[in-house]
Amino acid sequence: MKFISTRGRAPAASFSEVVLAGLAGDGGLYVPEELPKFSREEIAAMAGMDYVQLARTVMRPFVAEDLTEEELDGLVERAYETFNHKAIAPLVQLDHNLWVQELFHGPTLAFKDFALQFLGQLFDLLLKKRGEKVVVMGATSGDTGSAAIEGCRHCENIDIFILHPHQRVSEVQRRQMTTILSDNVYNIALQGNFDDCQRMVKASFADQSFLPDGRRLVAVNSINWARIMAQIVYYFYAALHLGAPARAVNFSVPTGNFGDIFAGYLARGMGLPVEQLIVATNANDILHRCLSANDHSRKPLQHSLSPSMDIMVSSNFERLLFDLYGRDGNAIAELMRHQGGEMKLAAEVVERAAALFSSHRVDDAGTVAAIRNISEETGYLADPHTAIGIEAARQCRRDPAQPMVCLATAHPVKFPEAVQKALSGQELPLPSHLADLFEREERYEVLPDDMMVVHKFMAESL
Ligand SMILES: Cc1ncc(COP(=O)(O)O)c(C=O)c1O
Ligand SMILES: N[C@@H](CCOP(=O)(O)O)C(=O)O
Repeated sequence: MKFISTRGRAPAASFSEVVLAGLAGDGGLYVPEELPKFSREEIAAMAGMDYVQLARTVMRPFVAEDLTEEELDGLVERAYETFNHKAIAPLVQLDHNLWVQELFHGPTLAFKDFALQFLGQLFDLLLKKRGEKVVVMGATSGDTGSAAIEGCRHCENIDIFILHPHQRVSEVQRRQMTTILSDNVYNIALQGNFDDCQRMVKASFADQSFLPDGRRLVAVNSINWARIMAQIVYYFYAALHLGAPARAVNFSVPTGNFGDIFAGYLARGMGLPVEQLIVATNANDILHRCLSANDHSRKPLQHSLSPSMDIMVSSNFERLLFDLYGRDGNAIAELMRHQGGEMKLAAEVVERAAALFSSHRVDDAGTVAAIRNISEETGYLADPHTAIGIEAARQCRRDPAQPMVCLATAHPVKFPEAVQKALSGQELPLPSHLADLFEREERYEVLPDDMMVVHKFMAESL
């Protein structure tokens, strides 16, 4: 299988090349030249599989030319053995045909573990085979950072630098990153917001001359194809448990960088019967405005009670647009020139998107109300991101006769501020492996939003 760039001007690349690159050379994102498809019978045959078996089956077509069956099996087993729920991605029923899929049972308590514990293993394997040492550089609004650090901290061939927006992640999120004192882990608190962090990471991929000889940058954000690939699996897992392929199953997804929901879109493309995907946003609602009113104007980023979704420039939306524009790389390259300003989509593209995607915005007051209402009505404690997804599902699900799965993207313990606002007095004990998190020593560097300064810090640290 070959992977091509959404901007059409970079050479096609193999799975391994794509994993160890970041952006394509033309600034685009890699996507498979052709998406593998499972027949209805093949999907029906997956019904009894546990999560690990399913992960091997769903991911194999993407990696078959680069990894042996044994290699993939080993990666998947090791990636998910650190999860603390036997089902890995369990479903909880809230109401008639309304479900939550808990994606926070990995070591860092957010859905990012699904892809990043796998990616850490994959990097280790590919880099050992090549005898290569790389520099991982990533941007985080709070959750990718700790999951990536956890996935890479033991990799001898990796130094990892994570940029988070200074004072804009929760204290638990920050400490999960900054208390890992391994020699190959570097945390940078950037004096800016998440978009600034992400912009700097992308720009660094374009000019890597600041790195010592022989080293290159590798991405852990969802611009890396392997991140998206690993996230497709839990859509299959949920849908198979709720009657697919005989029955359509729909999803509501708290959305920021559009990676998670894009994985759901791909699961559908691979044959899963999905009729509605709900994009749930906080007050940073550019995706909601774009999908509902073709308004993609940039507004100042707001710091919200769901900080992991405080994102305005949503990387993976480009991958969707590539499909919606008939996989015309030139059209996407032209469109992306306007991403920072007034990007207008063709009316028929917005219409085509609306056939599958709905969207809904929930501000901070709505988030607090949603956490409270969900708790009072169902007894379920949702983190602020998950609550936004559940509220969006309640507001815009199209067919109540079909199961709706709301992705629970993080554990509530990561966001005590929002939970306490909704349910004062609610106990939020940290799980045992993080019980002493607030006593652990922290190490991080506060740096200005200045690429030269960040590059100098990185070069001197290596
Ligand atoms: C807890 C949580 N929920 C939702 C999201 C949004 O996911 P995506 O960026 O894949 O749209 C993120 C971060 O990305 C997150 O950390
Ligand atoms: N919410 C994310 C933002 C980065 O998204 P990614 O999926 O592209 O890594 C985070 O928690 O860091």
